[in-house]
Amino acid sequence: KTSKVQYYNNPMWPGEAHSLKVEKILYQGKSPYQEVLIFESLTYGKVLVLDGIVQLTDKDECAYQEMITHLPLCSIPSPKKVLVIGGGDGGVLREIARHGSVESIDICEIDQLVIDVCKDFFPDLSVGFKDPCVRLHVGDAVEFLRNSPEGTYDAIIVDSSDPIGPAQELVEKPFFETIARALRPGGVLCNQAESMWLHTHLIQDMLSICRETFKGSVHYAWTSVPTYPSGAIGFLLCAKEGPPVNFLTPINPIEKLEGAMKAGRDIRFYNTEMHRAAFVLPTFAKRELEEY
Ligand SMILES: NCCCN[C@H]1CC[C@H](N)CC1
Repeated sequence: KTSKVQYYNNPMWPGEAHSLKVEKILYQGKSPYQEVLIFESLTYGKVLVLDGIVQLTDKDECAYQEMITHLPLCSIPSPKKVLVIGGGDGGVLREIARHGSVESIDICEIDQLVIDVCKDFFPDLSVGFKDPCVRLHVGDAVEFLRNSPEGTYDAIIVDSSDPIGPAQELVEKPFFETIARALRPGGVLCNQAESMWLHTHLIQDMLSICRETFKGSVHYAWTSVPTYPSGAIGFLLCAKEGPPVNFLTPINPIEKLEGAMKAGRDIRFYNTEMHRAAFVLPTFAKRELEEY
């Protein structure tokens, strides 16, 4: 009898469960930070689970990795220096490589085990680590950012898990302040910002912090990821105030990806219309996230 994977009684999703049929367990282990599970599912391909929470599946990872990367990188004309916080599976790195203007990518991932297992089981994602621009730092992001010179990055992507484990401090004010300091004027932050169906209070807290910290603009965007709780996930796009010269706000994308396919797998989810649509919110979310 094949078992099921589900999150249940998790404080983030009380009374909610989502199950995937496990065809074959491919890896089970524990790092100093979290439990790591990889299994073959019936219809979503391989699945990565950390502490009982689905992080990505072969089938729908494109939605999350492409949107969290291209929403910021298609908002500024020519990003050169990019920082990824988290993202140890390599998927975001794979997407950044589509932007020919990028010259260097720092990635700060706290858990070496996630990097190692994704290299073994998710070659379509960990291909991102092969990019010669990538410099890997294994450690705590707050520490890394504290040591980053001011105004270093054109874009920072916080590809974090949920704030109930190693990623807890990645939703607190001091962290956002170190991000703002590390961005160059006019630089842009995109971070994982939970579901508007489930966590509007957490999102409101993050919006308040970001509106104080980033004087440029702060926008909430969202997309569909079937295997995430509620089937939707959000992103916070924050622009640091800076020179108005050819700086666009995150909601006015620069069309530069269609056609500009780098070596490697084609884009499966992102396009300019999806970019614009991501910032269109249902009425309840406008009330709770824009007009509160
Ligand atoms: N690169 C994939 C990272 C996954 N990001 C999170 C996974 C868990 C979800 N509840 C929230 C996004």
